[in-house]
Amino acid sequence: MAVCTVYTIQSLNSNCSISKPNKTHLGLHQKQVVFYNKTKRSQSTITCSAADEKTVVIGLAADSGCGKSTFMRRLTNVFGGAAEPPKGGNPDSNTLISDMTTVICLDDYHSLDRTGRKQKGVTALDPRANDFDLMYEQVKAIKDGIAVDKPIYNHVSGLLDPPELIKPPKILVIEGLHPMYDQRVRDLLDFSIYLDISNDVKFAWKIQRDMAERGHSLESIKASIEARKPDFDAYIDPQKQYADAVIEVLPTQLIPGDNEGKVLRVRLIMKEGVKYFNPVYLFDEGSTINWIPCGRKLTCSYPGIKFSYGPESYFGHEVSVLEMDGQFDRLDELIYVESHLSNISTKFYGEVTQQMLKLSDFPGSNNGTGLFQTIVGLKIRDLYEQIIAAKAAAPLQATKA
Ligand SMILES: Nc1ncnc2c1ncn2[C@@H]1O[C@H](COP(=O)(O)OP(=O)(O)OP(=O)(O)O)[C@@H](O)[C@H]1O
Ligand SMILES: O=C(CO)[C@H](O)[C@H](O)COP(=O)(O)O
Repeated sequence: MAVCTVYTIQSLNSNCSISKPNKTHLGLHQKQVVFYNKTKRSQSTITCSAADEKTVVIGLAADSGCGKSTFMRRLTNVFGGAAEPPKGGNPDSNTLISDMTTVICLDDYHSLDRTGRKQKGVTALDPRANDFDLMYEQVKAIKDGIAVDKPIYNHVSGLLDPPELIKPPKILVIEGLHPMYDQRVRDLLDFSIYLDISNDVKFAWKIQRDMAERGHSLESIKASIEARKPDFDAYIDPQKQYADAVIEVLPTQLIPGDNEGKVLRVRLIMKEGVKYFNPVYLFDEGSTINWIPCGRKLTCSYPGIKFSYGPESYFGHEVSVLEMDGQFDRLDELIYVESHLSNISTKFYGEVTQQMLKLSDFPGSNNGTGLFQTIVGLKIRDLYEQIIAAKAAAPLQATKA
């Protein structure tokens, strides 16, 4: 029986009902959750049918400007249907809803607005500027099939806006600075990803976006990165040790001394032993492989492409690492690489290549960032389908027993 504080559990979806605690009337398909309301000092019980309990929760952590939105767009695309902000809601909402997924941005759990942070002298990365109790309770409620009124942090005004209603989706993605910081929230995640962008590359991307698209000066971009660095090192970066998959983005090793951030070396670090997740491999599972695919079947201009694969240790965990250094000249030829990868959770031959071609205008489509984000998207679809299948089978097993 789960006991928690309810802040703003506003409405229940259609298959839920509030009743007095009564364990004896629970059917096989039902679960009873008791909520203890701190302010009203009252207790109520919410009974939900099994159909409401299937929200799978995915965590995506990264610093600002490190490609979370791009990754989210690739992920939601794997499931099909457009992802849009809640209809008729706050135009500055950070939430994206599609048929299968709801993506919420954890910036919405900032407890201090822009002025508040300035007054207290803390950055948004500092845990003191964020409400982890509320984050935990609301993510838990959604996972339990209960809609919540989630606050909105308005990036345009820098203020906390009135909340928006979030109904339990099939897949909830919580993306932002701290999805794995608080152990209670971390424990709710069915799968977690960390985008680990090295400083040189982060700088190059920031310049591209904030200088070219937002008119910021080089000095101000440098100053903003430097100002965030101590808190980034203290609170954001350590989360990668908890991630089930890390996409690490580094300058290429194919051009000596390069730190332009145009050609990238990208590593997909996959934890072994994660339920419903079988790491991808190249040629032969568990072996150490170096592969230069350039030649008759893959066109490569300077500096070429190099793949590697093998077992490693990461923060004391056994992991498999797939690496790609370089970039594709012709995306249609990616099928050649795809055909040498296994455990990629495709539903048909060439699905990775098809996805990459479909989203070829997204940043990173010609390199390992796009390729590995697409593969992780397919792995999440597979994980979701396995979890649903296991849950559907569970009552049957119980009946047989
Ligand atoms: N794989 C990539 N290759 C090259 N550039 C990229 C890649 N991913 C992101 N970028 C660059 O970084 C910028 C930020 O990407 P994106 O908006 O996806 O990040 P974000 O983490 O959601 O940012 P924020 O938290 O600030 O909203 C993009 O505009 C693009 O310039
Ligand atoms: O690190 C961030 C996550 O996106 C932002 O800087 C943080 O949310 C504060 O936002 P703003 O700069 O718009 O006040």
